[in-house]
This record gives sequence, C-alpha cells and structure tokens, in this order.
Amino acid sequence: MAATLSVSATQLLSLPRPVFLSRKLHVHAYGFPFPSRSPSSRLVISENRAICSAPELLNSTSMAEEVGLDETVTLRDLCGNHVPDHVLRRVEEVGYVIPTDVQRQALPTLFSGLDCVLHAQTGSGKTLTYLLLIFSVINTQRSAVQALIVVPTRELGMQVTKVARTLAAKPTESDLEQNSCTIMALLDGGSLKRHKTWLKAEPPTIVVATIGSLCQMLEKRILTLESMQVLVIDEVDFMFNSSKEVSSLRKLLTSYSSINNRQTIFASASIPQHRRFVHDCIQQKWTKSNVVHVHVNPVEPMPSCLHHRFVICSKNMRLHALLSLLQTDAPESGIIFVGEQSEKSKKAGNAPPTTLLMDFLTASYKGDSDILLLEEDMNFNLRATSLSELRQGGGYLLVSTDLAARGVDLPETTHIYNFDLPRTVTNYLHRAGRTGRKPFSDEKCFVTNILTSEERFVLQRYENELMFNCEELLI
Ligand SMILES: Nc1ncnc2c1ncn2[C@@H]1O[C@H](COP(=O)(O)OP(=O)(O)OP(=O)(O)O)[C@@H](O)[C@H]1O
Repeated sequence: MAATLSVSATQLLSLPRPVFLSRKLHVHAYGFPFPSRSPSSRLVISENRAICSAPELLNSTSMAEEVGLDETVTLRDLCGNHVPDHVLRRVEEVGYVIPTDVQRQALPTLFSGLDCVLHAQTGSGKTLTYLLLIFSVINTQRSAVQALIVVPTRELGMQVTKVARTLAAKPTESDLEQNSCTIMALLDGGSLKRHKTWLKAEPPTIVVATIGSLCQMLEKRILTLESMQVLVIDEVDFMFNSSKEVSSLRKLLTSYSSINNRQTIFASASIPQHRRFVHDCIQQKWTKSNVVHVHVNPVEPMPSCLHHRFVICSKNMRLHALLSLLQTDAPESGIIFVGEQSEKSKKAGNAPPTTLLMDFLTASYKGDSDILLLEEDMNFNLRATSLSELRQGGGYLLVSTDLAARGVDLPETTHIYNFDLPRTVTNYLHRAGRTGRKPFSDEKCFVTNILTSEERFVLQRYENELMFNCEELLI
C-alpha cells in the first residue's frame, strides 16, 4: 500500500531538520527535480525500503503523522549491523530506544570509521554515541586495551564507567558464553597499585581515565596503547584549556599513539572557535585529515527547555535572595553553584564560601530535600559518597563548585542557581546544562542567577553569546 501526500515545494524547502523514516519505508520523490520549486510537487511514501534521509526533505514528522506512519528510526536500526546484539538489548532495557539528534547524526559517520568532533548540547547523549562506536569496534576475544576514554574529573570518569559497564553486562546465559568486555576506571584518587596488578595480569578492553593517572601508567609502560582502536577525549575544550593537562594530552595524541592506528573522537557541548579547532586537529595530527565536525543544532547552543532568570541584589543580601528563591520554587532537586574561594580570602583565613552557604542552608532552609556538598577540597571518598547519595533518589540540593559543572549527569535536577556568576560564558553553558538532561522530555527547567547590578552586563554578554533571554525576577 502506498500513501500519497501532496506537499508544496515551499513546505519541503522550509522544513528545519533531516527526515528519517523507519526502515519499512522508502521515499520516492517523483515528477520534479528534487528539491523542486514547483508548487505542485508530490511526495509518495511507499512501504518496504530502508531509511531515507534527505536534508532538503526536512522534518516530515507532520507529513508522516498525517498518513499514520511511524517516522522514527530506532537506535537498533542505526546500530544493528555494527553493535553486538547483547549490547543493543541492554541499550533497550535501559530505556534508550529512539536516538537523540547527536546519535542519529553521528553514528553513521562513526561506524564508517571516520574521526569525529562531536559538538552537541549538554545532555544530548554524547556518551552513548561514543560508547556505541566502541562496542562496535572491540573484539572481546583479544586481551588488550582497545578503547580509551579520557575525562577531566574522577566524577565524570565514574559515571562513564558505570554506563559502559551497564551496557557491557551480559543479559542472558547464552551471552555469558562469549568473552566479556572488561572496563577499568583509571582515575585520579584511585588505587594505582591495584590497577598495576590488574593491567599486568589481564589488560581490560576499555579504559576510562583521567590524564594524570593514565600518563603515570604510560610512562612506566605498565599500559601500552599499541592495540588501541578508539580514543575518546571527552570535554575536549576543558582538557585543552587546562594548563595542568594540556601537555600530557598532546603527548597522548601524538607520541603515545598514532592517528593511523586509531579512530579519534573529541566530544563537548562547547568548542570555542570550532573551525580553528578542527584545523588544529588536522595540522597537529591529532586526527586524520578527513575528520568530521558533527555540530548539532549550532543556532541553539543550550537546550530549549531551559528558562533563564535573574535577581539583582546587593552582595550581602545574596543568602537571603537564595533562600527566598528556594522557598518560592520549592525545587525537588537542584544544584547551587558557588565560585571558588579567592587566594586572598584563603590567606585571610576565611571559611570557604561553600561552607558558609552549607551552614546557612542547614540552619535556614526548611524544605524536604537533602543538602549535600561537592567540592575539590573534599577527599575522593566523600565526593563519591555525595554523588551516590544524590543518585539514590529523593530530593536534593547540591552545593557545588564548578567541579559538578562538567559532564555530571543528574537527570532529576530541575533547578540551577548561580549563587556566583560563572567566570566565563562556557562555564555558564555547562552549569546551566546540569539541568534539562532528559532527551525527550519537555519539562521546563530553571537556571537562576543571583547578581549585583554591576554584574548585569556580564550576564547580558552571556545572553548575547549563547542566544538566550533572561527574565528578571523581583523578590
Ligand atoms: N537515546 C536516548 N534515549 C533516552 N535517553 C538518553 C538517550 N541517550 C542518552 N540519554 C540520556 O541522556 C542523558 C544525557 O546524556 P549524556 O550524559 O551522554 O549527555 P552529554 O551529551 O554527554 O552531556 P554533557 O555535554 O553535559 O556531558 C543521560 O541521562 C542519558 O542516560
């Protein structure tokens, strides 16, 4: 049976994003050079062929709905010939069925073996994108490190490891007969001695690492990357911006491994001067020369479900402004970002701002949510405890420095409060992106900035650069 739709050429040309139809469908465009400017163009959709993607035939969701067709390609459709079935079953069990935009746009490129810069909004599903590539490439019969994911913080490393282990878990007894994929978290603050023993006994298939711990293992040749097929650098702009990490990162990209033996993926929601970055990737031989920049939704750098607001108050009224906001919003789960303590304030022996804020909230906030702290000065165990408590469910208010701003995925977070304005526009984007992390939800999430009147122009600059509007609240 064929369904026939009449679509004007203007409609065809004005639609905003590529159409992907289910693999049962095939699109024929007849009667006009495609895309046509003729107002009487016809589009015929008939059963029984593969996915069609035509950039000009944008967003045919409404057309497909009109004839009652399933317009959606699934992750299984995209990955079927590449990713082992037991991994795909886990992907579906976890609840990932429909690909997000970045998955839909990047996976075909990644499966074709090309190097890739994954540049897509916070919370858009970049982690699953590169993990699916890794699962398509690794051979569990081989005992060697075949994929390496480098992350900036222990917290992000633990999170990525958890997702990778979830997907690698064998769901049925017949799957258990196959060799399993082992995943090592080689992260700052972990036990290097234990990792050395593990690496010497039996190399893991995938390593998730922070650059410090990784380089120690590479320098001592306890870990080698000769068999590495995929190298992922997550939060790549942060890594290149960090004076502590950059030289080790360059060494990893050029001395410890070579672009010809590996597929290289860089991921981030923010890649400032991205054309320059892609140019550098090729010039510096961090990637092959045909590297693809997958830039999803470039005109909207932040998720559209975010509602940005600000309140203006004097510095010494900020605690009260925050309390008033919390009482009005009554957020079930939120993150309050606080700036780092200045060296001057440290030398003067003042308590860190996070401590002051925790003390204030513990004494004054009467809501039900647990109040927790995450900051660099805590030891790694306490940091892990804070995050695992957050993930156990129930409401929370997390007081944090920018440590929680990159990559941390707490999907229940609906409110972000910038108690101190972030120092850069990129930090604004990542702090804001700790909310709005449920890909197919249209739940409204809030980012609220507490600022002095002198700081208003800084926020205005962020609004201009990131193309959002901030509403003023009067409290
Ligand atoms: N296809 C999918 N369907 C449903 N949920 C998904 C899908 N892919 C990813 N997610 C969920 O989306 C959330 C965000 O994913 P992820 O952490 O990979 O985002 P990200 O793009 O890396 O963001 P950031 O740039 O902030 O690190 C996670 O909670 C993840 O479980």
